[in-house]
Amino acid sequence: MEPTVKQLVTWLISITRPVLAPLGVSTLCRIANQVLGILLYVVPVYALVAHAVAMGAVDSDGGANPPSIPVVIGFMIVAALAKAFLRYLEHYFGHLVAFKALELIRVRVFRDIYPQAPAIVSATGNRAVGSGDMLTRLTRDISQIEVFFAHTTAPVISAIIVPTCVVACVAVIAPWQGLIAAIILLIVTLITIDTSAYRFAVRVTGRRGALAQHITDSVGGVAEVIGYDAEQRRHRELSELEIPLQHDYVRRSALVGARTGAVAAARLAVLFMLLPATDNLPVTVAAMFAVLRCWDMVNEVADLGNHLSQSLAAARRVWMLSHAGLAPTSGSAQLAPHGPGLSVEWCDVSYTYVGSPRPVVTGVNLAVPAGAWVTVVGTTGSGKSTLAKLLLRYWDVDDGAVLIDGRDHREYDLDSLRAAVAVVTQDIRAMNTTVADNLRLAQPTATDADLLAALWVACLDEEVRLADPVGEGGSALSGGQRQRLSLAQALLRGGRVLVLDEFTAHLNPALAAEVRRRLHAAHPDATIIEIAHDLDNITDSTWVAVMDQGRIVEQGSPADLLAEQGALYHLQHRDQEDQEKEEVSGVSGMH
Ligand SMILES: Nc1ncnc2c1ncn2[C@@H]1O[C@H](COP(=O)(O)OP(=O)(O)OP(=O)(O)O)[C@@H](O)[C@H]1O
Repeated sequence: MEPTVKQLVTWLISITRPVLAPLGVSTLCRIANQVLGILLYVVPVYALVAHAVAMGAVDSDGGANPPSIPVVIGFMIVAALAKAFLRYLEHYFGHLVAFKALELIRVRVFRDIYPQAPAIVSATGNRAVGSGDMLTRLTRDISQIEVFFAHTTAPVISAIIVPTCVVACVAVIAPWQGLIAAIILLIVTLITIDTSAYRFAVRVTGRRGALAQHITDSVGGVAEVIGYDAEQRRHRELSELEIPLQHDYVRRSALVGARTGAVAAARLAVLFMLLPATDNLPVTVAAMFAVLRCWDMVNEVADLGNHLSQSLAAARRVWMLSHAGLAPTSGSAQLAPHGPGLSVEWCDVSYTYVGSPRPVVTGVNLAVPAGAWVTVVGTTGSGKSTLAKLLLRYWDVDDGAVLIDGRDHREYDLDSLRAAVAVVTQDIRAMNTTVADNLRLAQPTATDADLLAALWVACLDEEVRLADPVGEGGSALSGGQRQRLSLAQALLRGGRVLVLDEFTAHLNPALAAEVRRRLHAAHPDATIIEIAHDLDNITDSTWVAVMDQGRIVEQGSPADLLAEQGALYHLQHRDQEDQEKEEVSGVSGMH
């Protein structure tokens, strides 16, 4: 969904309501500062010209009563000091507003996106936001919103109020000059209004997001890029993303240059028009200077317009993140995180990923009794992991329902649901800190003894120590160790239901069997839902479901299914044949 500019401004103001008062103070200080700035020009100019008239140096019908020079100098000293103080106050409050506004926006956006995780980084279609692009939105784009508060609101308001007041004053003293001044400012305003700036900023921020995404992918996949000798190709792709950005900027600079030239030309032309407007020279010259100062203000706002457009374009990207609408609504029923295993049941569940041409899960019925160990097997891409993600409400089912303890899981408070159901996924990414810190991510209050007990179940207690660093993404651990660290985390979480997605994929058969044995022994009551490719340990399960193309094609006890020689039997045979082939070709290095 695309927000309008009005929606964006309303959204930003609604988040930053607490800073509106200091923003008002900053704006008032700016207005007063600018009025003093104009008087600092106008008063001495008027005094000088009036003295020149009084001395007969120039001819004028009016203004022969010059103000005293010491009074003018005294006024300038006081006005300059007051102006400096007001400028200080304007900046003080402006920065206070900017940084407080940034804090408020960051907190709000993170509050909006946390519930949408992990769907938000794996969404498809027009809601897709890659992690690199997301990073740019959460850092660079949010920082750019600061411009809206710190450098836009006060200048724009003062650029409307101050010139209007000046024109009104000039019109009271000399109606002709007032009229001409109003026309001048109107012309300058019309020249400087630039409706294409926002569209330009939207395009450019989008292109920058794509660049950030490309760089993030290259850095994240650096091993693959180097391994497949793809550095040059990735560089070329980066240049291809950069070229349209350069063209955008060149075109934009040409437009801004032409506009600046037009404003300068208009300025000269209009000055000549203003000069003969009255026969009172001191008033004419003072009015010219006052209008010129206002002109600068309006012109300054044109530049701010560009910054404002960029700021709004950045706000648009952040808004879209906040409003992606991927957060499941939380229910109110509470699930205790600790206790005996819970029953789980997928009832007639169907699901299609946004943008997918067909359902990935269709009419799935699978009941897992409390405390059972059920294994879901099937060909790759048959929808096994999707079933687990639906259980955790990464996405909500399109049809049917998932029941936990006999109740639709959408009725449970989301946090309590995710505390009671722990998952060990295929893609494990450890934090770049110690083993202990990684484990405490799952259970902050766990004692060292709790951590060691969990490591024991995962057969990791003799391989790592709690204080060991795990490296970026867990790079200091082997694939199997990372997987077992994730298992230990899940166990610490409480996990009345444990979803183990390929959790022994990187382990040799003996180690995998030992992990299973300890898991059985340490958590005899937990409900375990295992997703597996490797069918060696299938007979450990109480129940097996076989999936194919999003459907459960067969389910029952492993012994019965193997005896029937149906889908499970054929999968197992194919698995054994594959293993034999691997052994013959000598590539079974992993096990
Ligand atoms: N975030 C996603 N967006 C779109 N399609 C997805 C997404 N995640 C998975 N899919 C698709 O859904 C289908 C089922 O994927 P899923 O991961 O559930 O299969 P799986 O049986 O667990 O596969 P494997 O055994 O290879 O892990 C696949 O075709 C996959 O491409």
